[in-house]
Amino acid sequence: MSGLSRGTGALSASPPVALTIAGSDSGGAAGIAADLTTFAAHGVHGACVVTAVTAQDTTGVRDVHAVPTANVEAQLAAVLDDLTVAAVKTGMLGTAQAVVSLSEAWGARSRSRPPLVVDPVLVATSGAVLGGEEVRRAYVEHLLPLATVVTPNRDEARALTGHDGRPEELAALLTELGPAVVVTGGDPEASGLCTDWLAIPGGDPVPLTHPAVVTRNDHGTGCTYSAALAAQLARGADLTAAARAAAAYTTRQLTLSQTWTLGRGRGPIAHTGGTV
Ligand SMILES: Nc1ncnc2c1ncn2[C@@H]1O[C@H](COP(=O)(O)OP(=O)(O)O)[C@@H](O)[C@H]1O
Ligand SMILES: Cc1ncc(COP(=O)(O)O)c(N)n1
Repeated sequence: MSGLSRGTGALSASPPVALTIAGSDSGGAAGIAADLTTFAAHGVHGACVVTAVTAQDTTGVRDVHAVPTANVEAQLAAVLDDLTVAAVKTGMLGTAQAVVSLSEAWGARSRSRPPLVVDPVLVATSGAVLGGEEVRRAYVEHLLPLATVVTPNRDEARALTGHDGRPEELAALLTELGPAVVVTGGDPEASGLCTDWLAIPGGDPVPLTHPAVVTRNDHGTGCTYSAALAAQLARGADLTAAARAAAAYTTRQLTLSQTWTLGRGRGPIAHTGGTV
């Protein structure tokens, strides 16, 4: 009997590993909770480095505790020393010091670096500021040049570029820092569609369009999208396929939670409901 269970385990292939470096959301909508459930739905083992602990629910953010940088560095070293990580995503980093320290650790890695997805979290769905001007500047100067792909929403793309252009223009501008870019389109258009703009350095921005889901349950949407993108890259997808699949996953999860009521504010995107 025990031989059967041992035998079954030994035969199954190990899953790819993705790492999230992000904050926790006590309400379970955004941050680490969104990332780990999304990785699991993609059959990817999730490791996590916690950068900040937020007291947060569907109505807002009450308190933020930044994890000391030395501890964040120790968490990162523990994961990278032991696990073979196939993709990394960053979410809320919270302080400029955390952004710089992570950039230095990443830049100093001599072994081959897996794809790095940077979701430059600056403002929560509730409007709370999760990264101020110093954090914004640290992203631009230190982390974005090291990223494989950066996934700002439209407000974040405006903040990072200092421009107020069309999303495709902002996406193209951000590629000048080095990474590929997806400017996400969470504000449904009058046509009933959402458009994400994918720009790969040296190429023209490409619109990735999908039907909009009408819902108030969208807390954690950007985290879910960037985690799905990292999971797809960990599974070996190319960037364009990964961006399309991540949007399809996010849209499905928005649809699943569409009629729910969880909490009194902007409810969570669904983190249940099956696998990819
Ligand atoms: N109401 C919606 N309907 C369909 N897709 C959406 C909706 N809101 C967001 N998305 C998709 O979710 C992903 C994350 O986008 P966005 O909401 O802009 O991120 P953020 O939460 O960082 O603002 C994108 O692929 C975007 O197109
Ligand atoms: C810990 C943490 N990380 C990220 C977000 C952004 O997510 P959203 O834009 O959906 O509020 C958040 N609210 N909290």
